[in-house]
Amino acid sequence: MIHLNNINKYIDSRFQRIFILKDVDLTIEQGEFVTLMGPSGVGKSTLLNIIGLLDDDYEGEYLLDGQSIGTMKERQRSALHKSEFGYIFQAYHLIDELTVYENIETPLLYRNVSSSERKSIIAELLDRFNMVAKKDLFPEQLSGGQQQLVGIARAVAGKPKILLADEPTGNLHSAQAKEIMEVFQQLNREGTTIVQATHSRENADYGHRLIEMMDGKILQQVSI
Ligand SMILES: Nc1ncnc2c1ncn2[C@@H]1O[C@H](COP(=O)(O)OP(=O)(O)OP(=O)(O)O)[C@@H](O)[C@H]1O
Repeated sequence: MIHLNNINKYIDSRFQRIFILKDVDLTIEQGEFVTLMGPSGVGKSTLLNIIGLLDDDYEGEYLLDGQSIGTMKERQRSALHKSEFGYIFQAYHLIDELTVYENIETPLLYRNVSSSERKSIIAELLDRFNMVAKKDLFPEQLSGGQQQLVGIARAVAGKPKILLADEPTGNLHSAQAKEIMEVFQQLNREGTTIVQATHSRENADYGHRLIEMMDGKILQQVSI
């Protein structure tokens, strides 16, 4: 479903070219649950942004379900981003003017989910994440961990085809992290392809394949 061929991303400074991603080849099949690992700064977020169609400033070929992303018009890419992907960001990117409830509702509105179905999906997520009492609060009234939970609820609410998660449990305590990984596992069993970047080996163990990165390159891949 995701084919990256010889992806390079670099920044030219006055005296040298600095590679953020170097000769990256990666195939992710539909229904896989894969984990990107590696020290800070090796390019995990950059790779997730490229896969999620949030960054088109790179060289190489990206085929998504056989369609070449590079030759697509911006509008088509943006529509694909909205229809195919759920994205959990390291910084939560919640909408400040919307309540917890409304933030979680946004992807469901894009997907034309009926009002009664929206209510039931959101109620289930709020309950699962212990956030029922917070549903009418705004992001600034929440702790970092709670904001992260809302970001996760929003990303999974629309049952995206592909879920991209950048350090999804970074701000959560271990019981919450386990809960989130179990939500991921359940979504994956229902067919969602998942790509997560994490420093946590425990989180990686929920997936099928571990992709180790170093200095913008894929060092090795192992099945779990
Ligand atoms: N737009 C940019 N301009 C300059 N440097 C950039 C840009 N985007 C990313 N980088 C650099 O590319 C490298 C890879 O960054 P990236 O955020 O992908 O790393 P990461 O592996 O996700 O790290 P972390 O685990 O800390 O999130 C870093 O050294 C970063 O400073």
